[in-house]
Amino acid sequence: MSHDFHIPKDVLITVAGTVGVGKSTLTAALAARLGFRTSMEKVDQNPYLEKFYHDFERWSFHLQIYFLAERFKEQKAIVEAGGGFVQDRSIYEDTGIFAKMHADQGTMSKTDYETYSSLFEAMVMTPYFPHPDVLIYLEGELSSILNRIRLRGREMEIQTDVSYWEHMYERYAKWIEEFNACPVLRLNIDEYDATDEASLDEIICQAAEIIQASRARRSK
Ligand SMILES: Nc1ncnc2c1ncn2[C@@H]1O[C@H](COP(=O)(O)OP(=O)(O)O)[C@@H](O)[C@H]1O
Ligand SMILES: Nc1ncnc2c1ncn2[C@H]1C[C@H](O)[C@@H](COP(=O)(O)O)O1
Repeated sequence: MSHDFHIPKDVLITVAGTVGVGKSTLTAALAARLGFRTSMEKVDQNPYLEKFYHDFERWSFHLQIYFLAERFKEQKAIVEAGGGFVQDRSIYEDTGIFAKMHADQGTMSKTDYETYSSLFEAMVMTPYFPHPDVLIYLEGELSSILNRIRLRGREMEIQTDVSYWEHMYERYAKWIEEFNACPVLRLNIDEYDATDEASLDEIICQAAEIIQASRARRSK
């Protein structure tokens, strides 16, 4: 057990939510508090992301394949290490939010989407791919999230039309209602402070309860 928190040392906690909501910040804070490792989304080294924001149609497929490969490698490393990780964004969001959104709005072709989806199914939707023990879903007011995107200052995101973020925000709200691949803890971004230990401990206690209940169910 990780001391004090009753969280087994082998768990995988994944932090999910729309762009700018606070995933990376909470991932780092929770991992530090738990003594876990992080699996972070690496934006600066991504060779397609900036190109993608300038031309969705041209780069959607390349970007999705890149993200799929990166997340799969991370997932493999987590399994090989025996867990004990907090992960910044789930692989389910790549397909359930991003790829689907671009396919639906016509910025990823039907054929590319089918190719991507069949690769995703073959890689991810198998018994060999462990689901997270808990997915912490971050949600909040769109205006606060847009503000955070602006404050963070990634030019490619700031230059992107606000309608893109509005659309993504709506998709996330529907997606989480139907999500059932693993247990979920929903957190409102106005109701915690990632810089405050007591606030983090409260989140960890809630996650611990969910993990214990789901492991107890599985062991029956
Ligand atoms: N709890 C918080 N309160 C205030 N600002 C925050 C909080 N969490 C994150 N931020 C800020 O919001 C921006 C986006 O956060 P980030 O963690 O990078 O989001 P994501 O990983 O979901 O895209 C960053 O500038 C970050 O410093
Ligand atoms: N699967 C994805 N498709 C398109 N864009 C994606 C995908 N995953 C992440 N992104 C983008 C969104 C942001 O610009 C950066 C990082 O995401 P963040 O939510 O800020 O961690 O990558």
